[in-house]
Amino acid sequence: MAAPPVVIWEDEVAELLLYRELIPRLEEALGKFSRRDSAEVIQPVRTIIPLQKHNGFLGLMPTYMENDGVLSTKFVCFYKRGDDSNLPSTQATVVLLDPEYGNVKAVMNGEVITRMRTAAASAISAKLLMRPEAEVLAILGTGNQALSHYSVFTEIFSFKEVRVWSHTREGTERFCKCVSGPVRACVSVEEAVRGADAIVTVTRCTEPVLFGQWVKPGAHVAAVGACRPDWRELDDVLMKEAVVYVDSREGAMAESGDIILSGAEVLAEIGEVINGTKPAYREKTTVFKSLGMGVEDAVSAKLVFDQWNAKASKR
Ligand SMILES: NC(=O)c1ccc[n+]([C@@H]2O[C@H](COP(=O)([O-])OP(=O)(O)OC[C@H]3O[C@@H](n4cnc5c(N)ncnc54)[C@H](O)[C@@H]3O)[C@@H](O)[C@H]2O)c1
Ligand SMILES: O=C(O)[C@@H]1CCCCN1
Repeated sequence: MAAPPVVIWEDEVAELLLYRELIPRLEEALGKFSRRDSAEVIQPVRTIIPLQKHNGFLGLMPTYMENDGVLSTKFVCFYKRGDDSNLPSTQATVVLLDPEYGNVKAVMNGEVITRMRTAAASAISAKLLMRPEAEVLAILGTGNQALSHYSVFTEIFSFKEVRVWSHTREGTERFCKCVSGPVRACVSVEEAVRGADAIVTVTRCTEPVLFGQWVKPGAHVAAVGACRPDWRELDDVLMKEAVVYVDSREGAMAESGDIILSGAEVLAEIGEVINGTKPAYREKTTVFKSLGMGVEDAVSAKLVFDQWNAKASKR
């Protein structure tokens, strides 16, 4: 009989998951996803169930990576919160299964995984698409994703200046107190993004907050919020002027308001750039529209589980 599942909760996931191990595994997984070889990855566009009464959605994100022996699904609830709500925008759990027997091997907190794998995917897009001489990073939004993006972007790049903006002054002040490195609080989006080489949008906005007229030509934008077909973070000018990259074409055409409503053309998946089958236009203005993929959660959960087992065998 199979052993009962292990439960790995927030603090332990945070201790076991490190960007330096996660990033190369994510790069490999994004490349495999974009090859569309079902022996490597089966990952349908997530199923979404509206939670109308609570102004939210449940996303089911199953993934099977046959050659890696990874079978998982993430359950993620996300909400359209009011501007002043302190409730979290997302809550997630990842279940890891044994693909041969079908039993559950582990149930994990999915919050840390979601924060870290999303920030790591944005960092991978910046590694590929941002100009190497980039000096200024701007972060729009000051929530959980803003913090994880600050951590990984300052860990792997050497920005001379990091700017942050939130729609409330309290949010910006809280963020500035939370981070351990340099950061400049900005009072407007324009002040934060003018002249920035890299811009991360991690807001709960459902209307455009970043306008193309403020974006420096050649800048790289990692657009992470606005994950419904009628939600926006970026305006039409930026979407049409930029070269647009996505994590999944199918996901983007089903879920991204910025792409669907602007009519912008998608040049490539980030995995295609990793595979060398599509170009990286570093010198042009680029947008990486991230929606989040089950394959990112699957490799993260495998990494956490392997580390958990290695630690358990030493006890
Ligand atoms: N692409 C992905 O893979 C992925 C993964 C997780 C979360 N997300 C999305 O990223 C966004 C941020 O997630 P989070 O977990 O950091 O949320 P959060 O609730 O922790 O933070 C959201 C932030 O948005 C900002 N904000 C809220 N209302 C705003 C408004 N009206 N105008 C401007 N800014 C506003 C605030 O700074 C707030 O701190 C959400 O939209 C979430 O759905 C995307
Ligand atoms: O891939 C994810 O985990 C997120 C959750 C919130 C909405 C968008 N996608």
